[in-house]
Amino acid sequence: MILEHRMLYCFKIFLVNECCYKGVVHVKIKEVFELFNIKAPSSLEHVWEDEITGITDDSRNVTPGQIFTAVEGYETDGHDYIEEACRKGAALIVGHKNPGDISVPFLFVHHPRKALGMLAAAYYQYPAGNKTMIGVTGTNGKTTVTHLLHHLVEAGGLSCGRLGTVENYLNGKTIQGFQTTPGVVDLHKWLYESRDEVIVMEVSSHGLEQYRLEGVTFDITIFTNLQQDHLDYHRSMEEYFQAKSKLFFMMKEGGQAIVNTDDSWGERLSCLLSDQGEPVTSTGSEKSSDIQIQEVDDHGIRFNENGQLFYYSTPIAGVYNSYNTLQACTAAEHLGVSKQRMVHALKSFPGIPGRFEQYSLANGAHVIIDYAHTADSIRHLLQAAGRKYEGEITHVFGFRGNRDESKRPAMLHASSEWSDRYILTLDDLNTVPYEEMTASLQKLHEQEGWIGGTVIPDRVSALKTALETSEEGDVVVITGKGHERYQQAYHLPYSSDRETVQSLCNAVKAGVHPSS
Ligand SMILES: CC(=O)N[C@H]1[C@@H](OP(=O)(O)OP(=O)(O)OC[C@H]2O[C@@H](n3ccc(=O)[nH]c3=O)[C@H](O)[C@@H]2O)O[C@H](CO)[C@@H](O)[C@@H]1O[C@H](C)C(=O)N[C@@H](C)C(=O)N[C@H](CCC(=O)O)C(=O)O
Ligand SMILES: Nc1ncnc2c1ncn2[C@@H]1O[C@H](COP(=O)(O)OP(=O)(O)OP(=O)(O)O)[C@@H](O)[C@H]1O
Repeated sequence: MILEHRMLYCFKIFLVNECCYKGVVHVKIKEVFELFNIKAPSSLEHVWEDEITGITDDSRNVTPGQIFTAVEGYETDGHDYIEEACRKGAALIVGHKNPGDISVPFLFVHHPRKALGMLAAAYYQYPAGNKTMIGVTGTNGKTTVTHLLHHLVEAGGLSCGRLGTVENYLNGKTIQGFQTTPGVVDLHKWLYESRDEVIVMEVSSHGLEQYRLEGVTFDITIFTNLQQDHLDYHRSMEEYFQAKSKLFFMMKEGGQAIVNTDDSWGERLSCLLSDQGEPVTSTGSEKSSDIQIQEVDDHGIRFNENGQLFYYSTPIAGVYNSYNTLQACTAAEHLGVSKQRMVHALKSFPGIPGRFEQYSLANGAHVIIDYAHTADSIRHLLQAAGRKYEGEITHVFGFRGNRDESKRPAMLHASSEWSDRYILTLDDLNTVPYEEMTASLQKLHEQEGWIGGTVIPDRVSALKTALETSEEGDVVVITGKGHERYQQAYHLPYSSDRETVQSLCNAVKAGVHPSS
């Protein structure tokens, strides 16, 4: 595996005329065949020298001169759209099923998704090779670590781009995306266009499974944790772990993995990497950890490194955010940012939309809006809220339609245990009918919930009830949507949890620092 990726990286076939770097990309049909070690057939000699104009796996976006790669998907089969791609002027079709009689050259490959990545990497001149690439994976913490790291790297004087769930940020500008890890063509295009020295990106298990990282190699990889999630996609935790592990075998020569070994899956990963001679820095409480955690709480983390004690104050509340801070700082230090500079920079961290986002209400109550959507993250969050505020906790949350249903009872148990009352409400329906989701909420509440809970399907009404019944010192914790906009309409026309809270209560945003 390692060999395969490293060979691909070293064995770059420079399809592109180097003098046109950052200009127009020139790739000839003949060179595309060479990329796959196939001699272009002489019957295609008349098009050998034709330059392709781009790459896509979506027939709806084909423009003349592009390569269309047919991907067999979960919903439909890209091979069914080959004719459409031909009609729209595709110069070459790539796929793994015989397309029959078509007017456009066809290149057979075994793995179209992988081929798409290889083509995109080559077309955009292997842009990851020119940058310091940092990949962050794990069930929770990817967004938090990438945002922290971005802030620290820039504080260290390097320009930094960031790709992930909340937004993509390149060349100092935001590019909206719809995925945590972008599609492989966008990824290589964005890296090619980026003038940032460092790129820090969230790497999802879906992205790894679907070759969205093909042709990218990393200088630093980070593992935060593995918790039950996405078992609608991965068939077991073992498969989920195997998918996440792939990232750690996509390293550049001299690359460094940073692994949280206080997570049992992280411990296993760290051993796996060590056994294979891969450079790994373990961060954990065990004496054997490279960075040994001595003490960790909502405010910061004390650790021993090479016999010396250090402390980072965490800029976002929650013990788990102290872990996130340590991992981000460890990575930034590998890039040459000093501990002293980081201690200072953490004080000016602006926070992350929808991650422990705090508001104060006029009646002296508080609100936390957060993206927690696993049982573990709900538990950690409610515990942190309980330590921070003395009053009662009302937890408002729901479940995404068409997503891992097996985690729902555990999420409800965590809520019942760590809040004083919960309100089950709607999250994104994702095509599940309203009545069906409402009935599942009710059923779950009756079977797994407790008397301190209730079901109010309309999310805005649920928030209104929670806010109106809060008293001085209480905290309303709203989870699931975080920074995201609502996908369906509720009885008042608000578009996000933040807007609902601000509009209903004229709430004032509180500082991001745990002590504030
Ligand atoms: C379930 C899943 O992961 N789906 C991904 C998958 O789509 P798919 O296989 O279902 O595609 P499909 O609709 O069957 O289409 C197959 C092929 O036919 C093509 N097509 C389709 C229709 C047409 O008219 N013409 C055409 O050419 C499509 O472009 C595609 O190439 O392959 C697509 C291309 O790579 C992805 O964009 C798509 O991600 C969907 C949209 C998605 O958002 N998935 C989520 C679950 C996801 O990836 N989430 C993770 C974060 C998870 C986390 O929270 O950690 C992420 O990285 O965002
Ligand atoms: N290290 C962590 N361990 C456990 N829970 C965490 C950790 N970091 C963050 N969380 C919780 O998970 C939520 C999501 O965090 P974050 O957005 O950083 O994770 P993510 O991996 O990017 O999630 P997603 O893949 O869903 O976008 C946070 O709002 C918080 O409640």
